[in-house]
This record gives sequence, C-alpha cells and structure tokens, in this order.
Amino acid sequence: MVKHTDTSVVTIDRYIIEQERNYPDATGELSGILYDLALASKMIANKVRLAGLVDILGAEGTENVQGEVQQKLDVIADNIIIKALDHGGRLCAMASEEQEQLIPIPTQFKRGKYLLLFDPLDGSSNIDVNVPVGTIFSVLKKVTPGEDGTMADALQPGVKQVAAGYVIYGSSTMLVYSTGHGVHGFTLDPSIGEFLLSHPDMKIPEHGRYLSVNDAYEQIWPENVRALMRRYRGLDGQRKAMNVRYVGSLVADFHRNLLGGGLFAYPANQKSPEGKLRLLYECNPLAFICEQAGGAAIDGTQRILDVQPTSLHQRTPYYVGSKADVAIAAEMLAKG
Ligand SMILES: O=P(O)(O)OC[C@H]1O[C@](O)(COP(=O)(O)O)[C@@H](O)[C@@H]1O
Ligand SMILES: [Mg+2]
Ligand SMILES: [Mg+2]
Repeated sequence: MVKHTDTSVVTIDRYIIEQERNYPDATGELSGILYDLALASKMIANKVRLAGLVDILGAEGTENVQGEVQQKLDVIADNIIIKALDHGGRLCAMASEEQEQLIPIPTQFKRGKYLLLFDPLDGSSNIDVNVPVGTIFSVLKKVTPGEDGTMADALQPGVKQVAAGYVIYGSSTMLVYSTGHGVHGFTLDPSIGEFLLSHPDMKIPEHGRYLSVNDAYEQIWPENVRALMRRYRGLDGQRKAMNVRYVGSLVADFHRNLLGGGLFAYPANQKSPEGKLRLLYECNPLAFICEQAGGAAIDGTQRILDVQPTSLHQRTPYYVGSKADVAIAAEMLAKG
C-alpha cells in the first residue's frame, strides 16, 4: 500500500483503488459504493452551502419514524443518497434515519451483496443557524440467501461493518472513512470538485482534551453519570478538568474529538432511557472509525460494536472517543 504524505495530491477515487489492492478477491463493488457516496456528498455540500439563498431552510412539515419534525434538508439529502446509490448494482437494500422501513432496490436495477445504512443529514437542529452538519454511513455485507436485503441483513452487530464513515459540511467539507485499514480524511476542493487526501491515517490521542455532552439533562441523569461528568470536569479532584465543547451535531463534535482528543457522550436519562442516538447509522459507524483510529466506544456496559441490534431505529446510550477517557466511563458506569 502506497504511504502518502499529506502533501501528495491524491483524489479519493485514486485512493480507494489503491486500498482495494489490500483485498486480492475484491470485486470493486465496495469501491463503487464509496465513489457514489463521495458524489452524493458533493451534491449535498452544494445544497448546504446555498441553504440561506434558496428555499431549503426550515421544516418540511412531515415527521420521521422517530417522531422528529423533518427538515427540508433531511429529505433532500435522503433523496440524493438514495438516487445516487440505488442503481449501481452493488446494494441489496438501504436503510435511512428518514425512512421507517428498509429501502428496497427498484426492480429494474441489479442487486449487489452490500447494504448501506445512513443518517442523511446529522445535526438537523443546526441547519438553519449555519452550524456544521454531516452525513453518516455504514456498509454491511448481505448474510441471508436471496437477492433482496432483509431485516436480518441490517440487524448485524457493528463489528460486521465492512466500511463506515461520515461527511462534515463545515468551513470545509471533509469525508472521513475506513474499510478496516485505518482512517483516512479527504477535503473537498470546490474549485475542481474533487475530494483530495488531506488527513492520511488519522489517529485519536489516547487522552482527550475535550468533553462534549449536553449537560442540560444533568438533572435527569442517573447518579453514576453525574459522578462521571464531575470526574471529567475535574470536580472530584481525581484529574484535570477537560475543556467543554458541544456543537449539537454529533458529526461535528466527533470530528473535533477525533482530531484533538476527547470524549463525546449522550447518556441515558429519565426522559430517554435508551439515550437519543441511533445504533445502526449513527453510533456503529462512528465507533468503527474511532476504534480504527485507536479510540473506543461503549454504551455504558459494553463495546458498542458488540451490541446485537434488535430494531432498525433503536437508540443507545453512547460514550465515544479517546481510549483513556472511555475507560474511565466504563469503570465508573460499572458501579451502577
Ligand atoms: O439537542 P440534543 O438533545 O443535545 O441532541 C443533539 C444530538 O441530536 C442529533 O442532532 C441527532 O441527529 P439528527 O440530527 O440526525 O437527528 C445529533 O447530531 C446530536 O448529537
Ligand atoms: Mg444524526
Ligand atoms: Mg439525521
């Protein structure tokens, strides 16, 4: 595998081909899915950039399966990804935060051996206020007989992912992914419309600087969660306080912590006993990336990637980031 420095001019397409050489039996189907996701991300980036100028801010007026009001950009991003990925002959089904059921591949198109699960627009509450948002994706291999993807194909533990990644639409647009061979970041150069390698082989620092949690829920957290947050804030005298940063877009909070080291948490609380974030298309893909970068991710009792899913839109408590900080969470939350 060619070792690129961050001065090489390498497009994502070229990099994906080079990575494919790691797999002697590769058919190019997984590479094709990553190409199409890169294309869809460019189209979504364009919409996000123009959000204030064209009529795509605000609510769509519909609700998704989570009971959340859908933003116009949630629906636009969802359609862009489905239309970019449904005809390549590489997928047997898709699943989206914005769709209640599995999304079948239209009958006129060939089916493939992979499933794509995604959160088309992450951080929806930040769209209208021009704060970074993102897209999150996870790729699984079909495990049941037959052509069409089934729920059993979607409900596989995170360790079964063959690829995962996210896109952040911030001051620049970046696509970060892993196929199980490290984590690689690409920055979109809008002047040539290409994702260029900018962050090869990303690693998260062992000890984190940043704590990312919405402590507006402090009053309704279980006592062991409150004790844990006091620890991270240096209030129990056991360690130096971490610096608090919370954007309210999971992708943006995760990305900052991946680069600078930190802990993102969305604990369970009395109102949401399972937490808020979705296991299959938010927590599993970022946990895969984080572990590939040397970090860790738990639900408070076990490794997120070992959780056996039971439903498409299930939620889970989430602690992800620098290994040493997640270890503290595991130790203190085990105290029940
Ligand atoms: O406002 P809260 O309760 O802190 O929740 C913020 C969290 O909700 C989310 O916006 C949920 O994701 P969606 O926007 O994709 O529904 C996360 O990005 C973010 O971390
Ligand atoms: Mg989300
Ligand atoms: Mg979303």
